[in-house]
Amino acid sequence: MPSLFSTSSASAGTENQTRSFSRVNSLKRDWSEPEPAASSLKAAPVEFQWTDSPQDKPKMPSTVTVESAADRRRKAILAAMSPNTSSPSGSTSSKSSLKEPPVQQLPSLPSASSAGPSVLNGSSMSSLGSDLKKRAMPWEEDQSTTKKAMLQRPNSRNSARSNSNKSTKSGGVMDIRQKIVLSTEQQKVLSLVVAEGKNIFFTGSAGTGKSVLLREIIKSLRKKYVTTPDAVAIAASTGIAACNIGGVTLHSFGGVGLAVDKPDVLLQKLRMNKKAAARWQRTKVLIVDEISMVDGDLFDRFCKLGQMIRKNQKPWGGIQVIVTGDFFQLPPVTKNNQQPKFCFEAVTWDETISMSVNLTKVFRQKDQRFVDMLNEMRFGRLTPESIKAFQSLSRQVKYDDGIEPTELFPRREDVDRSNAHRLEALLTDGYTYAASDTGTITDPIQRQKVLSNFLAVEQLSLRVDAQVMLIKNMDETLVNGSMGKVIGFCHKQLYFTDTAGRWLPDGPDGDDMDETIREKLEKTRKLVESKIAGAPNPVVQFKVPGGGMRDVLVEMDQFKVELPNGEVQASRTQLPLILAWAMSIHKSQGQTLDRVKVNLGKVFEKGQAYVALSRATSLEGLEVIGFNASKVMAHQKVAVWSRKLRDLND
Ligand SMILES: Nc1ncnc2c1ncn2[C@@H]1O[C@H](COP(=O)(O)OP(=O)(O)OP(=O)(O)O)[C@@H](O)[C@H]1O
Repeated sequence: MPSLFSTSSASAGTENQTRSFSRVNSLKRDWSEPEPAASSLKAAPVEFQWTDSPQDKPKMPSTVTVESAADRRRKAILAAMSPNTSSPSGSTSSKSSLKEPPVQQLPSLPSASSAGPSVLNGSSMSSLGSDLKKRAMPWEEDQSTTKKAMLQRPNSRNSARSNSNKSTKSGGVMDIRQKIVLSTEQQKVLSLVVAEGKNIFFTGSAGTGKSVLLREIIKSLRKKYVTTPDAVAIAASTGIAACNIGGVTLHSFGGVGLAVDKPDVLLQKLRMNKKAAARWQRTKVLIVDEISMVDGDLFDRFCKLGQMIRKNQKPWGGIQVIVTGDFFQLPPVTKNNQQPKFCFEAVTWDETISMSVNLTKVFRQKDQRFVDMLNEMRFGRLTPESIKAFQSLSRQVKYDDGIEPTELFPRREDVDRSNAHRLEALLTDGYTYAASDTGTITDPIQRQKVLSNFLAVEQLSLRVDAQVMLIKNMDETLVNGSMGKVIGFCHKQLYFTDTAGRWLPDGPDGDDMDETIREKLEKTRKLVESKIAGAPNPVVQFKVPGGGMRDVLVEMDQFKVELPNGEVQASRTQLPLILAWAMSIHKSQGQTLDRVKVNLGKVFEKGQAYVALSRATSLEGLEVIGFNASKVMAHQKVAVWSRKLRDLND
């Protein structure tokens, strides 16, 4: 399901917040320019280090409401160069390590809400935000936000640069409203869960909006239990899935380690773990995502454990249980090739789940033929026509906007190798951004394990032209899964855009700008560049729905694993980007991708081929190498069991 991460104003950090960036070089490059000669760009890596406070959190580059054209821009530029601008406390030099964050109060706009000309207020990444604001959890985000862009500037020199944003209106105001309205069946499930308090399992093939619905459910339950927030526990089968919904793994929720013992032994363990025992007592609703990967025996053990610790004979001790996932996707991990035991095979499944709902409307793919082919594949029964159709997808698809299909691999090593290889081949300028990690888990091995589940990586190397994917929802058009290319690096204070939201790498310098402003602007630029040269942010040109592109200055964000009581077990502050020439099938579960390439020759697990191919939104955007019907495997017992499922129209 789509990855969704939580963001908060402060982390329960226990660790030093040192962040380092190694700078390879810094330049911007227009996509249309020829690649710079390698020789001119090979600077020795330079290390920059500074500390920042844990509550630091930059706002994502916000687009703003337009005030008026020239006046507005003039006002903002002047504000950007206002005397309250102070220079950094110390310059970041090569290999320097700063004890205090370099205070950088460069250009600020008239007000935060009118951050228009993108000479944005406050600190750079070097002082990552005393202005750290609590950003809404994914399910708290307003689904109908309208973003309006930017500084009015009709004669932008960059206006010719791939200015294809179809959502830009003539007045220079970009209305990118895109509303998701729950379908009738999604609404019914929401009501059954929230209003009627039913224990529900909702499923559906890939792309039927299970994640979208889950987000709404979480949002509504949080409202319902607003006075007791820890009444709603959010968990998932795997660390990656848990990170995707801002929850914890089911094991972590349980608080009894691997939970392989009998329930009475687990009860003793739980009583020793006071925090976990209290959690079980306080939980009123438990959400479990990606249920297909939860082992059936674990489901039974936790059901009994709930009864015992809560002294209540109802399943799970009376906790309302909501589970979702698709059993045709990835199964529970087993040892020595043993047959997995699915949750629907658990003894307590039927008594726990009062209603199973099968969502039927597929949103991800519009083409019914493709939907049918995927459904055949889901059940592992392809018709000769579908086999032919899949085989015909072995052609190479060319795109003219420079964004290539993401190649999905079953193994992580292949992903890392492929991305590293592509990055090295670029020979353009770039930076490496190191994450800063905190959290309450002190055991380094355990902690590393949890952190490795974040999509956000420990070290992110980017170069101009690198293909990246956004791994957080920012707004309606910039969502987890949005693909883009790095088009340059820029300090937040020097980030200017035109009316259409296009980045102006050289700043606003239209014909109507007077000399004094131009000179002041140049001075500001030099000051910023000389003082905080180590920390420019990447500027990414993202592809947005409808075929347009959107430039965004990407800033650090926080990813965390949080227990229902708000305890942050692990958190990572990193740019919400990953290299996206390649991705693992495991991590792709939940993603919606317009351009996908899959080599099925390497697929080894039942459900893997289905997960991989069903990420694609269309047959046109799907490239399949080595298609072999025998690779399209489904667990027979899932197929048999699923026949019992009813949709809400039955
Ligand atoms: N009610 C809706 N209206 C419009 N679009 C929707 C709706 N529900 C889901 N979508 C869109 O459909 C796509 C797939 O949704 P989602 O990821 O929630 O499906 P899923 O069932 O969780 O898929 P998977 O099982 O493959 O992870 C997303 O792009 C999502 O925005």
